[in-house]
Amino acid sequence: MENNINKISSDELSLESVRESLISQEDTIVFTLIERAKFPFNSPTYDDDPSSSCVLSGSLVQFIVKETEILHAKVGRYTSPEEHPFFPDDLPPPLTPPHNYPQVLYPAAASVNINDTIWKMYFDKLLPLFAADGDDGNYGSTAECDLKCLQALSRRIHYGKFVAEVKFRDAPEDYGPAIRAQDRDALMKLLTFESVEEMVKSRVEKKAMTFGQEVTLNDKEEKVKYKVDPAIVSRLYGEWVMPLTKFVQVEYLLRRLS
Ligand SMILES: C=C(O[C@@H]1C=C(C(=O)O)C=C[C@H]1O)C(=O)O
Repeated sequence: MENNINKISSDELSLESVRESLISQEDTIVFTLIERAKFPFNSPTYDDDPSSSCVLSGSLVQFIVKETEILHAKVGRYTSPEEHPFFPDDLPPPLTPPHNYPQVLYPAAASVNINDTIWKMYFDKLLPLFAADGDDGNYGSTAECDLKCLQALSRRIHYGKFVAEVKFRDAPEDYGPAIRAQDRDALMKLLTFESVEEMVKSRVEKKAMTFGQEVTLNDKEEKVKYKVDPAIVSRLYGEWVMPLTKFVQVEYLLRRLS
């Protein structure tokens, strides 16, 4: 993957390189939302109590995510510091040879996984905002699209660990006292850049307009239509993606000196 942090050794880590990766991940998030929006809401995908004729113990989407994670664990996906499973319990060990990822993050980073929060945000808040009402029966494909959205959001939000590491290395004299005092508010203040956040919101809105524009050959078409409402993508970032990324940054920093 382009801009993959694993190409960057610990010494080359910079706020610029990490922000570049976040920008590239915006494309993935916008594309995965566009793919999910091709299906209506399809509520049976999320039914926790499927009919007795169904042998699944949870919803179809839980089943798809869990089983995919089992497969991906076997090929070592979760040994990467960028990847976090939604169902971490009882995952099998990798069958593939270990990959030597550069040790960029402080080891305590491994304990930060907020996928439960991301799961709830996606299904309770985001999905109802952009999936059209209706049921076309394509539940498996719908769940597959949800999986892709969840993975892209999780990767982006947990990238906060790399952002936090860079910010700490750039100014240990500022972060150190706040970490030692375990002062969340001070850390949040230090790591927040409101002007960057405004730029991110505008850029993702523009990406949703550019990538999700309905293309027609009719030049007289007056109103351009979008596959996912660009304002919803901007809201997704403003209300959830960036606050959760900052939450990950704070959680990481609180453990940075322990
Ligand atoms: C990620 C960063 O930290 C914070 C979070 C941001 C985000 O999630 O996009 C943007 C600006 C900062 O307030 C950053 O500084 O780039």
